[in-house]
Amino acid sequence: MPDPGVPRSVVVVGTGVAGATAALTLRTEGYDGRITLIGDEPHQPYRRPPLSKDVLTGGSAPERIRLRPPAAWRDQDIELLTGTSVTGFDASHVTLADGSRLGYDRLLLATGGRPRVLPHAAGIAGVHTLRTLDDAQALRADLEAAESLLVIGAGLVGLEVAASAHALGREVTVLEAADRPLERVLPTVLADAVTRLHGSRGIAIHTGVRLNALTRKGDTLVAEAADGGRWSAQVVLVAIGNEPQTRLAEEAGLQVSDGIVVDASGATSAPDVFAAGDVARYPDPLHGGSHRGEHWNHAQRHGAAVARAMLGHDAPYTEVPWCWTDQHQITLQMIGRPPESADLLVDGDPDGFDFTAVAHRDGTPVAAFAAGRPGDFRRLREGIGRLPAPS
Ligand SMILES: Cc1cc2nc3c(=O)[nH]c(=O)nc-3n(C[C@H](O)[C@H](O)[C@H](O)COP(=O)(O)OP(=O)(O)OC[C@H]3O[C@@H](n4cnc5c(N)ncnc54)[C@H](O)[C@@H]3O)c2cc1C
Repeated sequence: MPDPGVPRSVVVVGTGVAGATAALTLRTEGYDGRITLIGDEPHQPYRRPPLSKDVLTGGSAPERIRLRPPAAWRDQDIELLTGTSVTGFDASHVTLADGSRLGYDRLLLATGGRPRVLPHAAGIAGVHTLRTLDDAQALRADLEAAESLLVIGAGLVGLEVAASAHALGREVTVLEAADRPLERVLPTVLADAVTRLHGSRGIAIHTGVRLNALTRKGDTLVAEAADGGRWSAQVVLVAIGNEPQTRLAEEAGLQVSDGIVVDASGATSAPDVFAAGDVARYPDPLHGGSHRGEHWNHAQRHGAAVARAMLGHDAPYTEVPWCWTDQHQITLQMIGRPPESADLLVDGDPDGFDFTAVAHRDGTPVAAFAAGRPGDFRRLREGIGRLPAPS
């Protein structure tokens, strides 16, 4: 008699790191039922972080960024359906784009995010966003034929692409609507150091820019700001953040609020339906409230934790997300989110990218940053990750 608590069939939607890690974790946890891993991209599961770095600069061939060799999915008896869109689901089945239906006992939505677009820039040749391998290859092809790049948005992806295009010898300009780059990610003193790093390579980052038009004039794309500022380039990258892919969840009536709302086990508001990775809004173990992570390490670990919960393990997700960024041969690591008014203790030289910095709230460390000191960062990470959950 099968254990009613153990599923016989798990469907995972999304072949990103959250979905793929969840599928693999089900097997390492001993689950021997059916696993179907479904993704709409035509590729085997791959790593996204190199897309703005090595893939653009040409150092990483697409095969080299695969998450696992193709045989791994067969060896683990995971049915991998690539190039396949899930168009909907009910309490027991998902529907695929060709109209076929697939039954499930447990469903994981790991549908990630997609880049926000500038409404007035949609469909203009030479204007790119970057999320997928196909996006990266299209951007690289345009950059090969161009001399200049305009990046709209000075977040992590925008600045990484700026650095990569500079490494390719392109002239790069960055426009940012906020008062400083990486506003949601870094305290001012560190964001200023990043601005100077780009400036030292000849990349100007213009802040406080409110764009109101982006047009193509012959070979040139022209961006115009509300105050009359004008910038032109042959290629434009729009990197103004992501929105979670929640359509499936919304249509099925799940609770959604800038992400699919889940509990500490990744369970959604619908029975037997879970969500993980960039698409999930989960209880924040460090700051309280809820949070939607958009980082590699979080998506991977969340996928693994939710897979264990799907098998009935009592395994709440309590990790504090951390991430890194590579720009101009410098790796900057960060954990936690800097509060609005943080006391920041800096040890070392931010401009030399040899430092650690710890942000405190009421005397308690809540975020840490480091460059050139991976060992120190590891220790800081462990300290911040061990904080008790807020009451
Ligand atoms: C260019 C770039 C660089 C990055 N660099 C870093 C970095 O340096 N450090 C870092 O920490 N993080 C980085 N990140 C972030 C990190 O890669 C993401 O947080 C992580 O990949 C999210 O994984 P995920 O599995 O949750 O979602 P995703 O990777 O978005 O995967 C979701 C998948 O689901 C598919 N899907 C959606 N809807 C459907 C459907 N209906 N049917 C079938 N399939 C569907 C999507 O097409 C996609 O393939 C980077 C991201 C990008 C885009």
